[in-house]
Amino acid sequence: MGAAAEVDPAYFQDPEHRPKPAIAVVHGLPVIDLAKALSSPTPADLGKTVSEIRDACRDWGFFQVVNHGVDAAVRERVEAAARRFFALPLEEKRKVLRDEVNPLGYYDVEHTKNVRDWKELFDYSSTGPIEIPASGDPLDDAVQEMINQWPENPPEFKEACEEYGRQTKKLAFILLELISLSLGLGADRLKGFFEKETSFMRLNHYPPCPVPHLALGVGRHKDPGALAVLAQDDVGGLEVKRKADGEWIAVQPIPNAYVINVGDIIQVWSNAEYESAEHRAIVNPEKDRISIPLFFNPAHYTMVEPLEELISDERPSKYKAYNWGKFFSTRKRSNLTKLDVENIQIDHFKVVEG
Ligand SMILES: O=C(O)CCC(=O)C(=O)O
Ligand SMILES: [Fe+2]
Repeated sequence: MGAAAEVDPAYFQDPEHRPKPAIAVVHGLPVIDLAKALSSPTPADLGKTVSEIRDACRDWGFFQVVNHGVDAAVRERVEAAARRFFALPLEEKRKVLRDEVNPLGYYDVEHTKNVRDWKELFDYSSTGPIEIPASGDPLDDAVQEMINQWPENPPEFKEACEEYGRQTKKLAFILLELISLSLGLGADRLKGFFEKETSFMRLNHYPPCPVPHLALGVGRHKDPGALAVLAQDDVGGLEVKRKADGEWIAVQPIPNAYVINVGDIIQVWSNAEYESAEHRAIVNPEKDRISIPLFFNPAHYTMVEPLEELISDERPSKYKAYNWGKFFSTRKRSNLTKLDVENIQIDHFKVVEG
């Protein structure tokens, strides 16, 4: 009997979305060195980094950064703490289970596009409670707080997670400045949207999978927020859909690098100058894999729409304004239940031309 017979078919992707057995590894995804930009750069040096960011955002929506200022020891510490946490018995982890009331904590039945992901995760905020709308209903003004649920074990877990979150957040703000500059805007143009951010951190654990040809760690998706800043371990598995030809390209693990991707919000702010790329994570038959994204998101009351500086007669606005918090709350809720329909996407706010 094959391995597939023992696995819940809820994990099986439709045939067209299953990973191919051999995926060409292509060195093409840009790797950007931030060393100069981070140390009082000359205008020429800054200009060079900004133009690398512009090309990467335009051509891929995805890139890696090195010499980014995040302490390697802090990253090692959170990875080790994550491994220890995920190694606990399920009933221990379920003590901090995320649910509709408390959307932060442990979760092991996430679905992406209605197919179950081969993973478990832990979501947290590194900056205290996160305010979001209580419902996706546009007429409901009530707000709700997402509150951390910390496990008792391992004892160093909370501290390690918080410190790591603080450092990656700093990097996210630097990237936001560079992206603003790359769009021809002032460095601080986007900062104001993040005064009461809804950013959160996720520890992803992908256990070894007996059916890596049928299941995915995370199904194909685009990140709905502004930016993602992701650490992946040396196993690899993250794939990005190349814009040029729609091929899935492996994102090569580089020790201590971060994978950065533009989310839907930057796509809309930039009036589609930049596009958020579809990505997914494949799983490994033998190895565990850990990845740790920071989802960098603006305040819940942000009305997301193309920036006026980027709208012109030649390039009219491509999106209608939408409320980020309502979008986020609707998505969060639909992730907790298997729906018969695809969840909400920014395409719903696209201006229909002609
Ligand atoms: O694990 C990865 O490499 C990707 C994770 C991801 O895309 C996500 O959690 O949104
Ligand atoms: Fe993602």
